[in-house]
Amino acid sequence: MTPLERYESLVDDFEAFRQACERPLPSVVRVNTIKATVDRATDALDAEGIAHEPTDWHPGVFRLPNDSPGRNWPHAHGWIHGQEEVSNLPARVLDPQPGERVWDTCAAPGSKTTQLAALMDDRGLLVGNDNNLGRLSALRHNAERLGVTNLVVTNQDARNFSLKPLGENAADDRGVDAFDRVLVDAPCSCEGTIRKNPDAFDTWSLDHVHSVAGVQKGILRRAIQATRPGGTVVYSTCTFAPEENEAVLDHVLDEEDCRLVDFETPLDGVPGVTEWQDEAYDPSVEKALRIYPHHNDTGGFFCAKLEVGA
Ligand SMILES: C[S@@+](CC[C@H](N)C(=O)[O-])C[C@H]1O[C@@H](n2cnc3c(N)ncnc32)[C@H](O)[C@@H]1O
Repeated sequence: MTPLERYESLVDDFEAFRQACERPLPSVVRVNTIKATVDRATDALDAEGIAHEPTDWHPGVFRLPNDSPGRNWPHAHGWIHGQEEVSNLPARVLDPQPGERVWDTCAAPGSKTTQLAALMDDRGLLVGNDNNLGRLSALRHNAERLGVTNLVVTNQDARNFSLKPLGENAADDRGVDAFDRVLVDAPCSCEGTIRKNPDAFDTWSLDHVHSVAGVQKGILRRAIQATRPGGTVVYSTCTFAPEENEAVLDHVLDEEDCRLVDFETPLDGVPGVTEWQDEAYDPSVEKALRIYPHHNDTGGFFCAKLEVGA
């Protein structure tokens, strides 16, 4: 059985799903509103002769049918950034506001961090953390090109995240003065990236799924602990495995003071699954969103929104 066949009983239209997984992924960019307007970015693409098609859900996110996102002047200027369509979703669901304190737990190479900065109008405090120092250099490079100035970069294991030096008035004993909003775009088995990386399943194993699920639980628990009462945490992965999605949510609902909440989405998808193999999950995991590649001609994705207890 291939990893995809594991999901035959989960997916709404398995044949459409399988065929979509075999097609290459469309090339997509988002306009960086810190440096450009949609009109300025599209004028610049026109001037370069780069065809672009708006997505039907957001004027600042469009497809480049004939080009890759990275090799053109609008990109070099930081007016656009290559970012998969579904990858635009979690920052929008988190909905950070200018002036807030926001933590991106797993930030590198920074597509969502820089999108969070743009949604915050480059104001407030944005902490972009990743445990991989090498990947953080890509984050810094992207932040610089895109003109982000409200970003502090940290290099920690998010499961034990601490801001001790700032912690005199800290809300918890590890020095974190609570964040308003936290994004957990978690490390995962990346099954949903199969259209971009046809080799994505070469290293797939159930052991890896289970071990990365342990890391995801630890990161999401720390994210919830570091968020102020009433604050928001968004959990996302680019994988289909319920062990890394609904099972992680089920675990934190048991262990931490939080609840899943509904959210609006401009992209089609289906609710989270409440049962998988011999496991039954908290019924509220239905509030999460599963996006399969055939739903919107994108990669696969999972997204959930949590409110931290008051
Ligand atoms: C899905 S990628 C993040 C992509 C990023 N959010 C973006 O949009 O560009 C997951 C990231 O988690 C990082 N990571 C893995 N384990 C971690 C941990 N324990 N603490 C913090 N970051 C971790 C990896 O280095 C990787 O960069």
